[in-house]
Amino acid sequence: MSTILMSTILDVAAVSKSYGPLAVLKDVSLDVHRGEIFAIIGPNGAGKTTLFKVMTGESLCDGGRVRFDGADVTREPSHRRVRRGMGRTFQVARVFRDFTVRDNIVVAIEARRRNGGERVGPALSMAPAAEVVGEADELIRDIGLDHVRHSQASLLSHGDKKRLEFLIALALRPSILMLDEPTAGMSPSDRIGIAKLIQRIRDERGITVVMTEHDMDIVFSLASRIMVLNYGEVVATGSVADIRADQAVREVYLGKEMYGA
Ligand SMILES: Nc1ncnc2c1ncn2[C@@H]1O[C@H](COP(=O)(O)OP(=O)(O)OP(=O)(O)O)[C@@H](O)[C@H]1O
Repeated sequence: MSTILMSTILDVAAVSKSYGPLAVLKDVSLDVHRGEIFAIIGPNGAGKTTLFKVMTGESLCDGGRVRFDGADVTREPSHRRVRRGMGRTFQVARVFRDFTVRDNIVVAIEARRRNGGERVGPALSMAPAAEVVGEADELIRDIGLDHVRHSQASLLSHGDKKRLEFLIALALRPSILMLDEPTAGMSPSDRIGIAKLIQRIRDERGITVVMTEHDMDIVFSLASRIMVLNYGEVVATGSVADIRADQAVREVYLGKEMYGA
């Protein structure tokens, strides 16, 4: 019997996962509300990336269940979840390196339209439809990549590559965006730029965001709610204020730089 509330878009129930003898996720449950920015934090090795992969379908869990947008997707591979509206970026940006920014977006839009059953022309190597190019250029402008529209992806700065990856994900028109350490390896100014972009994506497009992140300034400034993992277990879930005040969370981060101490 489902107890999912109207507002829940992603629901993880009692998930467990082991690598050999190592139990990496133990009875992990969470529910993500539509339109929120939900952050998953925890020390190195806590299981954040593993949980992330279980949610996106890159890994399957040993026990428990994952529901997305009302459907049980526990055993579904990631490409099926993408079709259901689960967009994602990767810690290491995945783009077509030899393509221009615009061509990367065109390919993504065409893929979405093909998956949606639309007729979009015979092949990617043929000239794309004007409306596809128009949509690509609008997205590029909106995300602030106009200055590199015709640049080859491999030549972009790290921050712009990340923006391009966001664009590719957005071209698929997701209802949720899964971001695993979106600011990893970035300069402080690029981090702020990406944080602003995430905020805009949520505010202006209404896209739900789930993210793992080590930068606590970013987490505390963006998250609607935060879940703390430690040794594969949920320590606490709550608002920024709840998490900052939580004694068990403080103990997890004792001696570490969660509070900028
Ligand atoms: N494919 C794998 N095979 C074996 N062990 C793994 C595998 N992937 C992860 N682990 C182990 O599972 C544990 C959790 O790893 P995970 O990457 O999920 O943690 P994390 O919280 O994302 O860490 P970090 O913050 O360092 O990225 C770690 O002990 C890790 O060594």
